[in-house]
Amino acid sequence: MKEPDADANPPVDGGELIRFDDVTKRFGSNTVLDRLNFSVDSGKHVTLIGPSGSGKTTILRLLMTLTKPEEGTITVAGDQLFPAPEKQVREVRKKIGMVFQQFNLFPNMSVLRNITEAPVTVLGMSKDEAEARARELLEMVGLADKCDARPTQLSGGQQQRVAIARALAMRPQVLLLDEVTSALDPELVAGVLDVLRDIARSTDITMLCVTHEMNFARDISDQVLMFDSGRVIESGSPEKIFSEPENDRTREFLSAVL
Ligand SMILES: Nc1ncnc2c1ncn2[C@@H]1O[C@H](COP(=O)(O)OP(=O)(O)OP(=O)(O)O)[C@@H](O)[C@H]1O
Repeated sequence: MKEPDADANPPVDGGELIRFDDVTKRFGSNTVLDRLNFSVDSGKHVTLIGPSGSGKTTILRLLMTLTKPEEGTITVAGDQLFPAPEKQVREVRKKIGMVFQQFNLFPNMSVLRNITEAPVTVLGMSKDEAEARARELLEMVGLADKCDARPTQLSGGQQQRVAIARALAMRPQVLLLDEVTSALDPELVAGVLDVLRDIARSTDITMLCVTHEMNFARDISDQVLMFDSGRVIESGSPEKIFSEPENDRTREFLSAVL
């Protein structure tokens, strides 16, 4: 697999990239995040684990501004994402890319166009530059020969690899991964996880990952955050969380999933 373009992630200073301060998110009477505090440093790979419904996906959706918190502040690279004026939100959002469980590719566009569309229309990149970059990214995800294919001609695993390339084409500082292999047939999971392992190893991009693939989490994570009832109840290195968890609920959760 080709070394990814170093520009996929702008230079980072190693400081704090994402910060949640006392963030509360409710859906009706359901308090999903309860004065949540956590931060992620630039270049780190952080995995969120915890029981179903503990609010992991909601955290990623808040960062994508797909939903808003009721209280608290969210900061990305020193700029507030919430609360913030609309223009600032648009600028901060450009620093963040996300890959979803469903691939969400445009079915009527070629693979290449799926990847070039947003860099051209949102970032104002020239078509030539966007295409050159898309070809590099397709090579990185092992799909250099699929530029002209339609998404429907690809397997689910290949479609998800296109979705990863599409997210990276926007040159985000942080890549959010929300259970990206959950919708795949089991035999296609390893190929997608290998691509992500490669990106984690060979770039400086910050990753915030929700996954049920615990071996993958152990491999790529610098830090694991265990969520329960809308709060981080334990955090630490994967070695600590997976081998010597201190919290009873972490132990119960891991014994159920490992
Ligand atoms: N749009 C919504 N409207 C109402 N409730 C929602 C909405 N989105 C999420 N919720 C609720 O918020 C809670 C947290 O959901 P979330 O998807 O963040 O959890 P999760 O930890 O990612 O769970 P899973 O591991 O099952 O994906 C759940 O109780 C869910 O039902």
